[in-house]
Amino acid sequence: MERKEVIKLAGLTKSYGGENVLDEINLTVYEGQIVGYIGPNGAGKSTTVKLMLGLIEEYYGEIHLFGENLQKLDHSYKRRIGYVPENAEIYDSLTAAEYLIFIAGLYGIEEEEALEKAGNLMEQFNIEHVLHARLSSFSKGMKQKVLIISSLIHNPDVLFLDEPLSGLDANSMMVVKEILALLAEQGKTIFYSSHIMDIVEKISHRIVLLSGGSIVADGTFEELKEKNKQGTLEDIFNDLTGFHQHKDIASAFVKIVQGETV
Ligand SMILES: Nc1ncnc2c1ncn2[C@@H]1O[C@H](COP(=O)(O)OP(=O)(O)OP(=O)(O)O)[C@@H](O)[C@H]1O
Repeated sequence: MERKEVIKLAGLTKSYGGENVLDEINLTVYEGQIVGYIGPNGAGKSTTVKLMLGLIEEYYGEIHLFGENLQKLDHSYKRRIGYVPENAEIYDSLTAAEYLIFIAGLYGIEEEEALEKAGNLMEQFNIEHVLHARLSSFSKGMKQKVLIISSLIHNPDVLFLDEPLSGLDANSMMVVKEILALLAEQGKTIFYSSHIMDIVEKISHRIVLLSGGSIVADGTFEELKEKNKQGTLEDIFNDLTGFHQHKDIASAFVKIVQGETV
């Protein structure tokens, strides 16, 4: 069976002030794939996602979503996309219900339907009692649950997740991981960016490692292990990004804390 291409990046290059943050990225993601998109701080992960979402403009190369060049797509493609940003602009003065109705409205869902769906989804996360409470009173994990709901309320075909489990307790993490696996089984495509290596290792069908604006590894966890002769994804990450100084850095840091010179 032919796999459907959902995301295709061809020679994607983005620069800021003459510096290439992304340098000729080529990547094709297929329907039903969970792609773990990892890399060191500043590697360009969020930039890639924001370019695909049309939140950043001006780039070289091509971005294709659902088989169409992003440049030629009208805004309706956004209805097929869900997004959990790393730093969410959650409107603290709104209640969860108001916020979710607002987001659902952007995707063309009527208020009544949005409220019912929001309440039902919040119930599954055990936060239905705060449906009408202001987001400013929510804990970090509760806000994160609202964000996850807001990314899925319109049943999108592609999900872009940036540290989606941030602040969630172990039980809630297990629920969300299971939700992602079920969505992928139904053919949804998930682009999952995170620094929590053991979770990326477990949930991803495919892992893409970005370093210095280029893809330095792309494959299943088993394939990456085979090629790099390393144990965990964290080991592979450290190896491929050329990072071996953690002990020296930690030791210098502690010495400075204790008033010593290094
Ligand atoms: N508006 C901007 N102007 C200049 N440089 C920028 C801008 N936005 C991002 N950058 C730079 O682009 C690089 C990539 O940033 P990006 O946020 O994509 O990294 P990331 O891989 O998501 O990092 P993290 O893991 O820390 O979230 C960084 O060096 C950052 O400083």
